[in-house]
Amino acid sequence: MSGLIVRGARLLGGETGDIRIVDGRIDAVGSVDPAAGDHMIDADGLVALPGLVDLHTHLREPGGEASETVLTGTRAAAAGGFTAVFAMANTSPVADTAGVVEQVEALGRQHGYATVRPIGAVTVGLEGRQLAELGAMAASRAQVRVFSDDGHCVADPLIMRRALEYVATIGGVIAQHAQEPRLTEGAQMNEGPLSGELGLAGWPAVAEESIIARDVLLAEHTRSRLHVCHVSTAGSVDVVRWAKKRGIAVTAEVTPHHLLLTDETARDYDARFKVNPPLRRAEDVEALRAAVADGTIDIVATDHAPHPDERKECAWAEAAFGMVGLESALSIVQHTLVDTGMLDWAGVARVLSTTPAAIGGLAGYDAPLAVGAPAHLTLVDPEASRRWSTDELRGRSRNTPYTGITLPGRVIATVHGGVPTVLDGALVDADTVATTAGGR
Ligand SMILES: NC(=O)N[C@@H](CC(=O)O)C(=O)O
Repeated sequence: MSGLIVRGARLLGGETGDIRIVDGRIDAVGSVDPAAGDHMIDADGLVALPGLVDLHTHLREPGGEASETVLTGTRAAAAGGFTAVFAMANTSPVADTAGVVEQVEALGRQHGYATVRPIGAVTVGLEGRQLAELGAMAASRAQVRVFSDDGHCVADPLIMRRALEYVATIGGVIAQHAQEPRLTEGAQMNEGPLSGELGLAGWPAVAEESIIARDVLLAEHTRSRLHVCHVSTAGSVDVVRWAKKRGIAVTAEVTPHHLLLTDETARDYDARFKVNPPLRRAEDVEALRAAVADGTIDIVATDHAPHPDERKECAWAEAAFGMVGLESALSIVQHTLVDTGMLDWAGVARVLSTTPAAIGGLAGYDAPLAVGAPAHLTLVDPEASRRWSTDELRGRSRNTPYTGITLPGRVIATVHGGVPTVLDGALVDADTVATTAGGR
């Protein structure tokens, strides 16, 4: 069986070595003698990471195909170095039944660019009133373990309690979109001096922090697992830190955009910077970066939220919330955390691969780049840099906030279960990927 040899990569321990992949698994690491028929990837100067895993992706299919499909979204994921994504439930129909989550999982398997693990809705229709069929979704072929009403908060404390109690019985986790609905009615941007100046309704930090404070206590009370989506404020970091010290089973994520951008970007009313939760103050950005570095925040998750041009090229108050993030996530993490000395590449593997996989219950990522492990691999050139533009985006939508910014790093190769999805910095064509992956 011919293999694929990655030659001379920088491995997670800092040493340089080869990686040989045979039949979808890592066969050897270190100094490898090529066998007849082996394909070679010259990885000189490249960092080898385990395939990235995104715990918070909006693929939009079914129902939102004008923004993204499973195919276009997983192509964007592969381009960004991802080999697995967790697809949020705010589709149409909502992913609140076994049928819908199995449909989404099957599409991911059919296309082969990345493993698609659907996230199940917590409540029917994301309406926050009645628990969805959590057990049926967990027992389905989609093996759902993460449940979220993302885009909406599970605001009713009794519903949240019941959801936490239920997922504790199936080894699952509730991923909360922490947004107190009454405190954020009509909210458009971070509440502060600037929202007053711009005349845009504010989204106060306390609307996030008060929900997180309630939910960590509910998680303790029910002895269940809580994951906090897109933490955006210094106060939320303090609450999560307190809960972890108390031994509560809580994990938390931050998005790349909240590690870089502030509410100052709203000054020109450019709706590319409109996102939920909103971009906050410089002090919040600083607290979030420090929280990733000290482990209070466990992972980076993209909250990839594609929207067609017409939903963004309009007045701020009419525009949709959200920005794409799969293709730029690794560069933003390098720019804000690695190049600032706050995180090394082993830390990048932790926050963008092994830990999101562990939180989501996704097997195959707990022994990164080890012999015998499934061959999910990403090769990145940390020395490359590029002026970010929509021209290079492979997803269906172009609502990136980074146009014109020079970002470091470039994904040179992505390998999903031994199947190259990116080679020489370019996506491998869809037919080749689907055929090679064979609907595994
Ligand atoms: N994060 C966003 O700004 N948008 C998300 C949902 C949401 O959280 O509002 C989307 O699905 O578009």
